[in-house]
This record gives sequence, C-alpha cells and structure tokens, in this order.
Amino acid sequence: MNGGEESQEEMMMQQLRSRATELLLREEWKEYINLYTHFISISTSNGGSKRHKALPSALSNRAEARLRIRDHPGALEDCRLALDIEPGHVKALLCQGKTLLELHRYAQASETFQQVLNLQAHSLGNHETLRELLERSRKLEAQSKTGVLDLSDWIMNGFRGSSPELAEYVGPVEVRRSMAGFGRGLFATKNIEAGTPLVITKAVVIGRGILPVNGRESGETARLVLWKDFVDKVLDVARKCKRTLRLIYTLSTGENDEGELQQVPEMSLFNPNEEEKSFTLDDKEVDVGRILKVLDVNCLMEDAVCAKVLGKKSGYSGVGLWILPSFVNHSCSPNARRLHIGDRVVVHASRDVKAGEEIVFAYFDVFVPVKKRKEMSKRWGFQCRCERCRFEEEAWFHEEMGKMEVSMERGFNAGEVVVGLEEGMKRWMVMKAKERGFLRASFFAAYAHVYESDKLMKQWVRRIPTELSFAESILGAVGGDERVMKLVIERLKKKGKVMGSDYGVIEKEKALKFGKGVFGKVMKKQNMRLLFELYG
Ligand SMILES: C[S@@+](CC[C@H](N)C(=O)[O-])C[C@H]1O[C@@H](n2cnc3c(N)ncnc32)[C@H](O)[C@@H]1O
Repeated sequence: MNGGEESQEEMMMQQLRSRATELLLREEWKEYINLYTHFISISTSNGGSKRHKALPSALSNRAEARLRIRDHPGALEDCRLALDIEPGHVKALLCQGKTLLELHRYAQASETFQQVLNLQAHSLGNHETLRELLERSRKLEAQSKTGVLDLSDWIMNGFRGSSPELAEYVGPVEVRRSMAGFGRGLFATKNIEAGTPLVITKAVVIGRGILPVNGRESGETARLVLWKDFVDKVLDVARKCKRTLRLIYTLSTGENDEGELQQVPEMSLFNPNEEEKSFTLDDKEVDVGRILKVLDVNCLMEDAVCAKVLGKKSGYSGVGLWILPSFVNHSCSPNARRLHIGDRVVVHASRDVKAGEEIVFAYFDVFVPVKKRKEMSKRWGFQCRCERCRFEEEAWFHEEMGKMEVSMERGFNAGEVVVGLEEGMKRWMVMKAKERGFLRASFFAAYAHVYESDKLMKQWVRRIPTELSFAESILGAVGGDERVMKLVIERLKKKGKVMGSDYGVIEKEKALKFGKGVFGKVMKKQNMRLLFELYG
C-alpha cells in the first residue's frame, strides 16, 4: 500500500471512530456493533501493523456493546480475541470481568478484576470503581457458597433504593424423579431447618407492568401486551445464549411425554461456572413452539399465594421464568415458599424438611376444602394426588366433611363450622397432629372469621383451640403462611404485647417461628420484628 492509499484509509478509520462515538453517546448498540464489525474486518484483512494494533481496542469496544445488549457469549468471545493479541489489555479484561459477573461466575470475575488491579498497581488514577467491582464479586462469591442472606439494611430502610444484589445459590437440593409420578421434582439432600434458603436464582426474564384494576377488557389487553413482551424477551435471550436455551429445554412442556419427564438433568447444569461449550444442543435453531409450551407450564407470578414480594412498587404485576424453581411440584401440604426480591427468587423451607423429602410449594390457595383444590389443580392441567388430598378424599368421614363445606359456602355461622370440625375430629378419631392440621387448613376461612370477631370468640372460645395452637397445627401440616402469621401477630398485638418491650420471650420466639416460615431467614433474628411491623 502506498503512502496516499494509507492516509486515505487512515482517514476512513478516523471517520469510523467518530461515527462510533456518536452511536455510543446515543446508546445505539446494534449499529455500534455493526460498525465495529466492519472496522475489525478492515483491520484484519489488510494486515498493516497500525491497524492490527487497533484491533484489541476495537474488539473490546464491541464486547462492551455486546454486554450492553446481554449478548454474553459474544462479549466473552470478543474479550478472548482481544486478550489473545494483547494479554494485558485493560479494557478487554475489565469487560471480561463484568461479563463474568453478570453470568454469575463470581470466582473468575474476582480473578479478572484482581489481574487488572495488579496491572494498574503502579499507575496513577482512580481505582475506586475497580476495587468496588472486586469487592462486589468477592462478596457474591462467598454468598453463592453459603446462601446466607442479610437484607436487614434494605428492609430497615423501608426497601428504599434498588433491591440488594443476591448471588446465585443452589442449596442442599437436587432434581430427581418424583416418587409420586409427577415427572421430576426437587428433593432435599439433607435435613433442613424452616426458613433456610434452598435456591436463589435470577429470572431468565421477568415481565412487569401495571395492570388496570378496573375494566375487564383493558385489563385483559394489558395482560396480553405484558405477556407478548415477556415472550419476545425470552426468545431473544434464548437466541443469544446457548446455555439459557439448553436450560429452557430441560423444562417440562406439560405434554406428559414420558421420554421428556424421565430426563433428570445433572445438577452441574445449574452451575453458572459450567463452561459454555459443554452445553450441547442437537438443533441450534430456537424451537418457538416448544418454548411457548415451557412458558405456559413453568412461569411463575410474583404475587402468588405461596410467595412474598419484598420492596415491590405498588400496582406492578410480574411474571417470570426461573429455571431450577420450575422443577418444584405442587402440594396442598407444602414445605417451601418463595420470596421475590428484584428479579431474584429465593425458594426457602417453610417448615422443617427431612433429607430425601420432596420440596414442594403451593401453585394455588390450599386453605380451601378438597373439592375446591381439585378444581384448581384441574385448571393447572393436573390431578393433585398429594398426601393431603388423598387423606381428605379417602377418609371415611368424607361425606360429613362435604356437608360442612356446603354449610361454609352458604355462609352459615363460622363458629358452628369450626366447632363442628373440632368435635367431628374427636368423633372420627383423627388423632395425628398432621391430619388435624390438614382438616383445619381446609376450613381456614371459618377459623379466621371466628378469631377476628370478638363476638364470636366470646361465644365459642371454650370449644375451639386458641389462635396459637391453631396456627401451630397449620404450621406443622401445611407450613408457614402469611395469613397464619398475621393471625398470630394480631393475637399478640391484641394482648398489647407484640411491639412493646415487655412482650414475653416465649411469645416472641413463637412469632419469629411463623415469620421464618413466611420470609425465610432474610435478616438477623432481632430485626424480624420490623418485618412484622411492616407487614403485620
Ligand atoms: C412446573 S412443572 C413441575 C416440574 C415437573 N414435574 C417436571 O418434571 O418438570 C409443573 C408440572 O408438574 C406436574 N405436577 C406438579 N405438581 C403436581 C401434582 N401435585 N400432581 C400432579 N402433577 C403435578 C404437572 O404436570 C405440572 O404441569
């Protein structure tokens, strides 16, 4: 190339750089990526050492843009190419670290940030951001090993600011074939105490919107728009990331295809540190039909009965896909609940769980009689055959229960229903605490009505259990539930004790036990009272 051609090309490169700056300022990432792709191809095709020198910077600029549009594999590949040419290229290393952090590969991210810090040890300048990144990745690395949460500051501040960053965590659980014949399920690998986090994971995608409260039609349209936007985002991520696509393909399509449900994924698949290349896919094309079916069966609503959302802006309704929690089957006698924090879900034990027990949460309200629960599971596309349903359906006093159910539906005196059940249980010889808990949970509405009414309490107090023993009976059989927790707090409040300094240690401990079942262990024990104040 002669001098004239060279200066002409230099000018063209300069023009490309200025155009890139414009696109960067306007955050037009796709255009920016195309431009750098062009720049890189010119630089590689025409040899010259000057242009080759510009390559690592061009590659790391494209990597940054790819990271912005969440094309993580693309960003990592660009960083790798840049670092192959210049191993100590700071911008490429930084982008690599940030991408690894977003991919939850915390240890590798820490290592990369440490490398940058070492490289810059002798240079002047502000290393504050770098130190913050290193600290953040180290903190997440530690949390991903223990699952220990302490959201005290955020909660005590009334959930102000963005929600705290939580690390990906897989606790003492694994996916196995469900003994009950429900395909695969999640199982405890050791004894677990109530409140313990089992899985903490970020949504593949979460769709949020404000749904109108009034007006059925506009509500339906808003819901459809929200759903379409959500589906488009899932398809976009699936197209960009082979790992995500592979994970989505492990989930049930709801077709009860034995072949599909026999396939128990290796737990290593859920480990973010697993190398991208180990994710093999027979067909790299995204199967839209299959993904739509998966979303239908596995999406979770933030505001479900078995979930609590912390720090949510009012009015927002969220739907999301979380991979490992999608393996949790339904039970009317659940032992787990969910806590939604930002776009993360924390699945935690809502009562003590034994090693080998299946982890189950409720897909719908289980504080209703068995007939209603059957209708709801049908709407979800399955017939619930959980332990509680079998007990209630097969009990010899099934018909008598049915009559009580009808009387509750017709709005008969709640006190009579409660006393009818309490005395019925003696007559029917229902002795096991768990079975009593099952039946009481089925008639929860009647119990709650009585406990809330001073008049009814006066009338029936001698013939029904106290709120606390009722709540404990439910906790043992059906796990922690917000409504039960509220009932306990109300009762303690009524006694003028719960927030006062004098409320008894035993009662405080009891209230905390219910709090743990609902919120999990998200903060130091002494701060749990504040959650009661906010939610009680
Ligand atoms: C979110 S998936 C749960 C994981 C699923 N079992 C699997 O193998 O991938 C929901 C599906 O699991 C099955 N399922 C969950 N709970 C069940 C239950 N209590 N009884 C029967 N089937 C259940 C139903 O087919 C349901 O559509």
